[in-house]
Amino acid sequence: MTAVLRAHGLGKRYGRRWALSDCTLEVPSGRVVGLVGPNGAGKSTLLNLAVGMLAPSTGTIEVLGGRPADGPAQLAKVGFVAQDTPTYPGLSVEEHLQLGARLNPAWDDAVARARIDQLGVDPAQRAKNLSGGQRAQLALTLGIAKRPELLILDEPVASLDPLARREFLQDLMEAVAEHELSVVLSSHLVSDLERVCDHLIVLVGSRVQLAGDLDALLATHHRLTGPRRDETALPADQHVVSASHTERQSTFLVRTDAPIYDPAWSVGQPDLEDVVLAYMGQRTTDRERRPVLEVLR
Ligand SMILES: Nc1ncnc2c1ncn2[C@@H]1O[C@H](COP(=O)(O)OP(=O)(O)OP(=O)(O)O)[C@@H](O)[C@H]1O
Repeated sequence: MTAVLRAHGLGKRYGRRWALSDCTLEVPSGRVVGLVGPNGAGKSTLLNLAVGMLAPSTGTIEVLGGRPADGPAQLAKVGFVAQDTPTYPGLSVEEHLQLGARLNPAWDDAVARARIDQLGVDPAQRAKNLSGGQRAQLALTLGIAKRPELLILDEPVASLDPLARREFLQDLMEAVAEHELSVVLSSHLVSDLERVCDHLIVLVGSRVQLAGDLDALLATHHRLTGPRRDETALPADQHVVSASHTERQSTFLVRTDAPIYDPAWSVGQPDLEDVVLAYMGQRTTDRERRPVLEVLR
């Protein structure tokens, strides 16, 4: 797999507290990759390490074959829209574009101006007077017009209403199609990720619990419902992700590449949110013992 991002044993510590520890993962190139996980999983820390805003305390991270923020060429290859979609409050939209042109060697002014025009934002307006959605769109515009090879977005739609979110993601998809970008996008909104991503990474407590292409993830996870039984009675090739029982009935979410023939089961197709929540809900004390699941087809 060609990777745009490779981390090995990566950790970031603040005093005695680890924000990210022993994180090992690969993010495939040419994809829109969704990064999802519970609060405090280390997603923002990982993304900030990837763009060189933070330096690792332990381990290594490689982005597009280089060290994050290691010189102008590396900086030019990676675009970043941080969690709070940062803009300069006192600067106008026009001044943001001029700054973008000055700071980025591959700046595409035509793309930037066309986007601002299309959004109907007045270039003379100061960023502090834009709505949250407009500010997010301005930050995305700066990220796209930089013409990076990899665009990293940390929860860019968190503060947007559903319509603004949809427009933002639509615009992102258009940029991906036009500019052959690789994208890493973190979000808590699995339905949004499902709409725009083709690969998903579930990070829980710094560990990759699940990684794979969306269609493969969906094709290999099944919900089994039937008479109560213990999970040890399931075939070895059925990895139990979650289990719940009533007095008479058991429900399992399992991952398997093999067909399920047992006539006692009623087999259902979980949606992506069910799958993600099941992995996020796994007890962290189990973490060390479970294998990382990599689903690639
Ligand atoms: N500057 C900091 N100083 C101390 N601890 C920090 C700092 N930044 C993050 N942390 C801690 O590191 C852990 C991971 O934080 P991080 O922001 O990376 O998680 P996240 O997965 O992005 O969470 P969320 O989904 O809530 O945004 C958290 O426990 C957080 O409290």
